[in-house]
Amino acid sequence: MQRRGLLIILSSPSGAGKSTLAGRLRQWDGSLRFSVSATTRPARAGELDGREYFFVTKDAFQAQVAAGDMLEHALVFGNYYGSPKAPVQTAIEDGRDVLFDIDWQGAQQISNSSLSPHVLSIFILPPSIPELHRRLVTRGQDSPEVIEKRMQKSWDEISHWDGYDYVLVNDDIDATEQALKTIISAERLRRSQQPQLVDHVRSLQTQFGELT
Ligand SMILES: Nc1ncnc2c1ncn2[C@@H]1O[C@H](COP(=O)(O)OP(=O)(O)OP(=O)(O)O)[C@@H](O)[C@H]1O
Ligand SMILES: Nc1nc2c(ncn2[C@@H]2O[C@H](COP(=O)(O)O)[C@@H](O)[C@H]2O)c(=O)[nH]1
Repeated sequence: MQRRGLLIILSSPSGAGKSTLAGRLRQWDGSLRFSVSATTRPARAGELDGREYFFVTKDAFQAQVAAGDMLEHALVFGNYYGSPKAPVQTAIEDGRDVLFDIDWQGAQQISNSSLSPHVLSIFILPPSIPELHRRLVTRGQDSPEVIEKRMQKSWDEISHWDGYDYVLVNDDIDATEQALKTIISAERLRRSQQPQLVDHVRSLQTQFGELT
């Protein structure tokens, strides 16, 4: 039986390294589908519509939510973000794994939905708060005001760390990448074995009954 796709959710405070790690995972496994979110935030330099995000107006975003086209959505740092439903459903049915880079609100909505059996959620912690700030500044993508807002909200995000299946501290990026690959590989194996294991244990039970 073909394994149904996994929904691999990465969350962290802004700047801890989710997008960098998601990029590395996509290089590692080309079959991994990335859930391209819709957002009302303006595009940063170098971001392409349909690649990093679908950049939409607030009206267009709200229309998509009203039509039931979003798997989850949330207001994050004053902008709306949401994961379009259709590509995720197609991927699951095709047995493909989907990678999400979303905040705790979105992770919670998907984990509380009918898709929860497919969820593999991973929270990425920064090594320290000064290092988180340093990373946001070094990224060079956001104004000091935006960085300040994201730092102010960082504890709000971190405080949800224990609702996740796995938690990693992203100190050394190569070590974190390796840990993510190990987790994903193990979870794929565990979930692909599940149906056969149930049959196997039933068969052992029958054999045991015949013995006694
Ligand atoms: N382990 C690490 N050590 C040092 N720098 C890192 C590490 N991981 C990521 N970075 C750097 O930190 C910055 C922020 O990383 P990234 O953009 O991946 O964060 P993010 O969690 O996706 O943030 P956001 O939620 O705002 O999208 C980038 O410049 C990235 O290169
Ligand atoms: N709930 C959702 N959160 C999302 C989604 N897409 C991104 N995000 C989170 O927003 C912040 C900021 O992202 P940035 O690209 O502006 O730096 C970050 O924590 C993302 O994980 C989404 O579809 N739903």
